[in-house]
Amino acid sequence: MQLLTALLLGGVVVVAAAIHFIKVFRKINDPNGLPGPTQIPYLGRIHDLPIDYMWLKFKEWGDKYATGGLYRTSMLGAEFVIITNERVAEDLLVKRAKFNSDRPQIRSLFDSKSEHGSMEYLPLMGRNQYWSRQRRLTHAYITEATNARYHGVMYFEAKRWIARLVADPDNFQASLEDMASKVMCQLTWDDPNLSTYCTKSAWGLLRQMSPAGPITNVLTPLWHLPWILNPWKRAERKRHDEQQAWWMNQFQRCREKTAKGELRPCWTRQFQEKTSLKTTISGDYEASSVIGMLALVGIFTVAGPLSYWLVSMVHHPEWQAAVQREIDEVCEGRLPTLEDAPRLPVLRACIKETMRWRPNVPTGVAHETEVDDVYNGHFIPKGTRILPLDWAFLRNPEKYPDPNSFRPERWLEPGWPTFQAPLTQFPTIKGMSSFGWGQRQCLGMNLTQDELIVACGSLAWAFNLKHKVNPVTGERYPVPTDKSNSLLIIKPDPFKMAFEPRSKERREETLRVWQEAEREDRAKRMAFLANAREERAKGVVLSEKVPVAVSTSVLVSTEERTPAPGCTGIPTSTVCTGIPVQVIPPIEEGLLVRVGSVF
Ligand code: HEM
Repeated sequence: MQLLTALLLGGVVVVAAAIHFIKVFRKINDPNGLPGPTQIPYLGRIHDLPIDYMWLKFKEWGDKYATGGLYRTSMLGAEFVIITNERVAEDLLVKRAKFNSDRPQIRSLFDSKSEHGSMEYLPLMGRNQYWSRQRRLTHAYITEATNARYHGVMYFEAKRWIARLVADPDNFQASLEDMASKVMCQLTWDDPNLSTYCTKSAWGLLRQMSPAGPITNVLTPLWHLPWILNPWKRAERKRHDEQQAWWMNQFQRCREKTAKGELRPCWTRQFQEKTSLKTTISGDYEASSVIGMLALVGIFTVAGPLSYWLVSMVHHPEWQAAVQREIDEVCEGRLPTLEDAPRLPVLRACIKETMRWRPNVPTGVAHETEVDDVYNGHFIPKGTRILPLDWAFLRNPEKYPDPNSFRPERWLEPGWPTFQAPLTQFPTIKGMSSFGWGQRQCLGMNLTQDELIVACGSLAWAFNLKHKVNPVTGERYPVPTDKSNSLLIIKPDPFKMAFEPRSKERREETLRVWQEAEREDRAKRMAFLANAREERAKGVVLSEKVPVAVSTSVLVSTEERTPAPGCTGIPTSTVCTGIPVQVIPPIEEGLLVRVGSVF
């Protein structure tokens, strides 16, 4: 009898579960809803969405299911709309930007959206007050970075890089990233020597925020395991605290130097001397974060197209020769500068085609919807992640005939759908779909364009980029065109290639221009310091120009109450850099500790 009851009960449970499953299945696969691959209740398509080269699967689904330029899928309850057509991206992310410009939470970062006031990662923030004031500040600073005063930094670092390539060509991947990093470290803190740590820190953050990073970004429930059983949270705690402490440390070092008049123009000095007097930025912690984040974001982004430039030039010697011819004619033997850019359309076309052929943010960056919406008769619920699939946009055969081939002529010759005149202005990478959409569009387009023109132009001036030959077998090492990491922002996997100086004279000239630039830079720095000392000796009180810290806030974990950077204890009686701390009650992922008087 008891067995019969148990069997009956079991049967009822199984039938109820099956009915529920079928109901959910029908609901989420409603034939009147957005098209897309069949969804499994609660799992979505987690089982067959590969972590590696995810954009290829998204494109494959797009080719099969998308109607009207979009389709939907889901993963463990997170709803996605994937856009495969630029017109739809324009409709949803530009015209409806007012409510489609939020960001999804990145599970493996603490408070990535800054909903709890951590104020750390501008590109990942929700559409909130911190984002809007930091975006304003970043926009103003980067615009400044495109002024002539900052171009010198790019020329200087490009000269250093090509000289390093002469001396140590095999280490080109490291020196390439170091070049991009040195540019950002100079613009940010006037200190190229910070580049190694900054690069490491940039990749650490990029990995942490990518689906192909910690498993907790995909199997999100794992993130909520208790602290003691949770290696992912503990590792992130360490990475985060180190990064924040480092940013703050640079910020404070700059304050000391500025006070003595020993810091040359850079973003931190600009903030401390001028912006801090009139800004809504809450204090040192937020300022050090927005400035530090800016330095980081300019490294892995620029490194991608620069690495793919090497790949495209090795595989297309005819275009490499065309770029060299153009530079030789226009620059008459000297290194190209940004003033030459209007007369270097072939260089610009090859840069743009490299970014189209091998986009370095192939999935695009997700926006999140803030309201329920209906688009072309399809319901898109609040909280949906909208992914503008750049890989699909850039492979649209109507706009880009022969989309899988590297064809720079599509930007140079009338008759191609993408041709635009005048060639003194076009092609330009500014406004490319790769830089995103609407209110969240990338702020670094000018800087990227300038840096790529200078760096790629310098490479073409100095070297023939070639396959490297194995000295034993005589065979060429392969330079793969389709092997990369699968982080949110990608770069090619390590490969071997040769940097052959274009002639013996050019090799010597490459070394000479760097030695000269280095000598000049040293002399300028020394003169600047000498002048600062003179000013101080005359009694000019520079430190009055640099306001002291007014407030600082630090996010600390509830699980691991380690002191925040510069603090002597957590939680209540803490003193950070000599200023009393106010501890705000626990929030989802941690405690927000604010220091100082501005609340
Ligand atoms: C090849 C180079 C680059 C590419 C492909 C790129 C791409 C992107 C993309 C796709 C977004 C998100 C757009 C969206 O959500 O719709 C973005 C945002 C952003 N980018 Fe870039 N970027 C590049 C270089 C840079 C550089 C050099 C900087 C600064 C030094 C920069 C600063 C930013 C910032 C601050 C944001 C956040 C904007 C916001 O969320 O409001 N980017 N970028």
